Amino acid sequence: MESSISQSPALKSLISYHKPHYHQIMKHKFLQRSSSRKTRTGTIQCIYRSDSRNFTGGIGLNRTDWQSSCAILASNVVSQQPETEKANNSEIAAVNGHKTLDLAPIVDQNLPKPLSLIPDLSPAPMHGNQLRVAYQGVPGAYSEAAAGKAYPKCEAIPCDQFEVAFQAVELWLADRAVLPVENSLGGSIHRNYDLLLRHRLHIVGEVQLPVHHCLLVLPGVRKEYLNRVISHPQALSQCELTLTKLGLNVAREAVDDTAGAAEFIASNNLRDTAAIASARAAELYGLQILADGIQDDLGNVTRFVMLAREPIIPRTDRPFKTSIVFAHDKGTSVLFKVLSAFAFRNISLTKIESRPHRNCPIRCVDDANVGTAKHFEYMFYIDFEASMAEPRAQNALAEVQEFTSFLRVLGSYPMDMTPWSPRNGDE
Ligand SMILES: O=C(O)C(=O)C[C@]1(C(=O)O)C=C[C@@H](O)C=C1
Repeated sequence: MESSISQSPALKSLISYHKPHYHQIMKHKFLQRSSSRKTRTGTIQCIYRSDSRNFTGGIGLNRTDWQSSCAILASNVVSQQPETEKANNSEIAAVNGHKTLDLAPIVDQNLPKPLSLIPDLSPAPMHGNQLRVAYQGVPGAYSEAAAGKAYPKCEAIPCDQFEVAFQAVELWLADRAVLPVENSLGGSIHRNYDLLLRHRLHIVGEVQLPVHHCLLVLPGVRKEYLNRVISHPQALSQCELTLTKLGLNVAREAVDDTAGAAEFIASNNLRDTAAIASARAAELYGLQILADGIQDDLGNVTRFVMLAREPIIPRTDRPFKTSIVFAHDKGTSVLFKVLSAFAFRNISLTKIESRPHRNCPIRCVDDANVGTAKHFEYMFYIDFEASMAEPRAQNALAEVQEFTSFLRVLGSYPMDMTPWSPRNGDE
């Protein structure tokens, strides 16, 4: 198959993502599973092939491209996504809850298997009207809970990597993807920022999920037996202090997702290993909760974005947020000018993130005194609190466009206004 995925092996990127943080990379067994789902053939897949070629070739969208992306936002978009703030899907929302344990460490063979990199393009089965939502991880992952919060009653489709979730939507295997972008303790999930740029999906919503971690072991296992703790890198970093306080100065190992760590312990009968995962994962994989609420801060919350093939129509009757990404090629004052375009219009920024500019990593600047100076180049991601339907947002972006060499609107979407408290996730 010809796609950006085949050009950048996802396993490689997964390993380089984990490497700096943890002692050892576990090539988790579900990385090797082949997909049980197939993709649909047809025009759409061709469209996305040519898009992905553009994007792997370079992210330098020009002014015309940006104008057309704004035009899309402002006019003839196709779909309106369901509301983000519906009540939680009761079953999935139980991810942070505490249920009676079935202590038999047996992995249910009926749980959906995660999609892997998609091997062929034969037709997908029909799914009726149910929205199919791709997430990274296996059942019991927080991302599955976020999918359920964003789209109650959806069919949640597990994918073994973030990139596969993007691909699932692009290839019409799924209607939406729900992916984490930042956490209040662990910070930004950079991989997804990079993928947003390399794929052509649109942000159509956001959802914030309180994350309540548990330490899970096989039934009967005591703290003294443990010589390693495994989990998603974000979850390990969110619990670092607490693990130390519990006296667990044992090896930490990174795996693809929290629930996958629980499944791994159960299916390999590991009595020396604990997983950091949700209470729902304990229930699904027959593990016991050794310690509860082990995140370093009660207010541990992860923000997820919902992605779709088409943008939604921006509105002004409710609070909207807009996400953009830009690059510039001259002068260090550009960032200042961009920020002032928002400040002068009283538009609040909720997030600013910079990532290395892969296609243009270094800029040389002639300096008569000291020769040629080299600077790293960055892409900047900004979230601001305004809808693209508002003239002040359109004017701000028109001004930003003047200073930048590349600008893309990633999406203009309703803000998650769900009242939040640290205990929300326990209900
Ligand atoms: O591993 C999971 O359960 C996930 O859904 C991933 C993830 C993340 O990427 O941050 C989501 C929420 C938590 O912050 C920990 C892990």
